[in-house]
Amino acid sequence: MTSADIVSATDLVRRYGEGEAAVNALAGVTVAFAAGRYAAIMGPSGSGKSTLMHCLAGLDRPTSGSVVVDGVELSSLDDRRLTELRRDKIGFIFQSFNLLPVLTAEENILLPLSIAGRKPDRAWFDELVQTVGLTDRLKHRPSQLSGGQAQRVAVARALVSRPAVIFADEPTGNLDSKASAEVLELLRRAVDDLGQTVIMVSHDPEAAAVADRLVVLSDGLVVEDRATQVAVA
Ligand SMILES: Nc1ncnc2c1ncn2[C@@H]1O[C@H](COP(=O)(O)OP(=O)(O)OP(=O)(O)O)[C@@H](O)[C@H]1O
Repeated sequence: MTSADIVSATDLVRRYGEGEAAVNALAGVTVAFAAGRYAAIMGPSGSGKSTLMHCLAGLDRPTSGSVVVDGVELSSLDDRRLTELRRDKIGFIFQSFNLLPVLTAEENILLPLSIAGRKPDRAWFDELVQTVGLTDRLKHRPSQLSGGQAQRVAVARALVSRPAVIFADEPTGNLDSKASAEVLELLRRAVDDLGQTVIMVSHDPEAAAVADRLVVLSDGLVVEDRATQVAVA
């Protein structure tokens, strides 16, 4: 790990089950992610991608090994502090959008701040809404939005608190190719223009192609880790 790394894992093991039936979803993963970069994690089904992301994001605790997020060792935190760390330092984007149906797009975007009792920075909110192209959809509820629009709300929600890192779990998994391209472009801009760090799990080679780096898992181990060729627009 170098000082520019925002997330790192060392010798990460996550075992499920006991005895003969035990599965090492992660079998000893050491990997670090630089701030201000876009990394994609790929690999076959069952290779440990979701488990790795959940351990890195403090949603799951590893059996052994350590995770450091923005200088904080996660195993040193009790559940309450871990929740606070997720709230303060991490943005999440899920395949299924995870918007609250009773809230408008604007309320969904501002929810992480409301929960943290923080006031929105209005200029930043306006810039985000413009960046994600939702200016005329702010009063709509999720059921009134297309999948692509809903995921753009989720991207804005992940960015609104300017987290140290954004984890995206199959963010294009429920989108058609046009909406997928828009969401990937937004994540790319979040890194290039807004200085964010994105770590994304994806099955989609086109999604991985927009990242700076590709980490490939197989059987709970990193089997490939390389810079990707980012197309120059
Ligand atoms: N809660 C659990 N209990 C038991 N085994 C689990 C559990 N969660 C995951 N596993 C096992 O751990 C391994 C890794 O699962 P994981 O979901 O991390 O893979 P993945 O690469 O994200 O797969 P996919 O691409 O299908 O989502 C698999 O063998 C899976 O069956």
